[in-house]
Amino acid sequence: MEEIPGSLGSPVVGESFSFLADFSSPSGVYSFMKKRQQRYGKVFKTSVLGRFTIFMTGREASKILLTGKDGLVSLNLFHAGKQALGPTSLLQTTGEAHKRLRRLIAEPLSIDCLKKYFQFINMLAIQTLDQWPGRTVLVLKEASTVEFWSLSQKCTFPILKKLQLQYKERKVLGVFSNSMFHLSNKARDRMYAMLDYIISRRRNGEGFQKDFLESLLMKHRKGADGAHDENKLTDTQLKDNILTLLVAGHDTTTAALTWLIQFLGENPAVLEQLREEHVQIQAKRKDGEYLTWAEVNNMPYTTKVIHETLRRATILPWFSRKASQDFEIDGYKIKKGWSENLDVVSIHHDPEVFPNPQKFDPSRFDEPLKPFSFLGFGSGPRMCPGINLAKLEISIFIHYLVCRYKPLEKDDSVQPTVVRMPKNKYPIVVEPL
Ligand code: HEM
Repeated sequence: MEEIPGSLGSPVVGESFSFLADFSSPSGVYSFMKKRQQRYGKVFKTSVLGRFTIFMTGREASKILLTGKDGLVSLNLFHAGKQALGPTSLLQTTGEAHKRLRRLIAEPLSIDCLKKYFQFINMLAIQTLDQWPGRTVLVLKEASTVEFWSLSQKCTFPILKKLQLQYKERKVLGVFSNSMFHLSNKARDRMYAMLDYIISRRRNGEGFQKDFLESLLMKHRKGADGAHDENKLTDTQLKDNILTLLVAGHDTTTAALTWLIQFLGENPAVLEQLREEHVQIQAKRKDGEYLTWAEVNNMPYTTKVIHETLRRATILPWFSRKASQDFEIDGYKIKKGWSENLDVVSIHHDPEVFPNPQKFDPSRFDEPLKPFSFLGFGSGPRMCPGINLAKLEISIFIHYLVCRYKPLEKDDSVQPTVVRMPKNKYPIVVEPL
């Protein structure tokens, strides 16, 4: 069997410098991948950020890595990520334990439950936009706040402001260095103490709200005898996974909303078509009425714009896995324990599937695509469980925004973080209707 092609770069740093330089460029890791794919093919080895790793791309590799059939691979978190997220986080479990956890936390994210929170998110979008007219707002900053409130309100934190400040310290996500790792642990301890307080208040009947936390607590309420029940989460599992949902859902939705607004600014024809869809919805409403659940579920062009945003921005540029056993891919042998990354940017920019891939064109999603060619929310057993919530939040927000905003400036610089974000936070002006 052939040896995997590629270069491990210089000792210690490997190819980290070129990787990081490309990562923070407007085209992101695409140029790093493209150069190597041209030289070595779809599977190549490298050493970045202190790790020997195999990068692979294409629909075949996606299928193998994302379906992870017969326990072939597991999720590959950075060491600090593992410590910060807690041992029973969905992101730390594999196989049957992972399946069980997903089943137990799926309900509050299901369509039926989202229907109950819908009005809350609706009001949040209206209130936020009402404060914007006439002033320049930084989309990334505002989207982050909206997303945080909307996610965390579902957990109903009475001391939200404080929690938001802590979250904003970004210590929970400290994934790159050891010093960050210690901060992450501290931030996690503080958040857990707060969660303990909130959960115990709720169980004592204080601060009741019909929300995400309530659904979770009701579902996982202990029986009168307090005996262990296989179908219920323990308190530790509950806390680990509330934190996991906050971490996994916050920056991703914020980034998606910000990129979407930036792409609209750069593509006036798309903005016009999108406006048309929303103006028509708005025109059917009487004064004082708000967006309805039926309307938000019938926005076909908006859905295509969201998908095209996730394709073009590919905010999670690669998905990381670890081989749980030896296996073969494209004629190369992958050994147990190796880290392998699926290069999603190249999949999303494959000119055979997406002609003129740099163009922002929502009509690409007019027809269904072949499996594994669009991975905005992933695929397989680890596909994003927050997909419906994320789409709902973005669609509601876009509905109120799209009729009254004006793009300000074009700037394609990016912030080199795990989740790709526009660096200048994308300033816009919102005009009164
Ligand atoms: C536009 C916003 C979002 C995008 C683009 C996104 C994207 C993704 C992707 C691509 C994955 C799969 C990663 C992989 O296979 O390695 C994923 C997993 C995940 N997402 Fe999302 N996500 C978004 C919003 C959310 C929200 C709102 C939540 C929670 C409320 C959430 C919770 C999670 C969790 C917990 C996982 C891990 C699932 C598992 O390992 O079983 N995401 N997301």
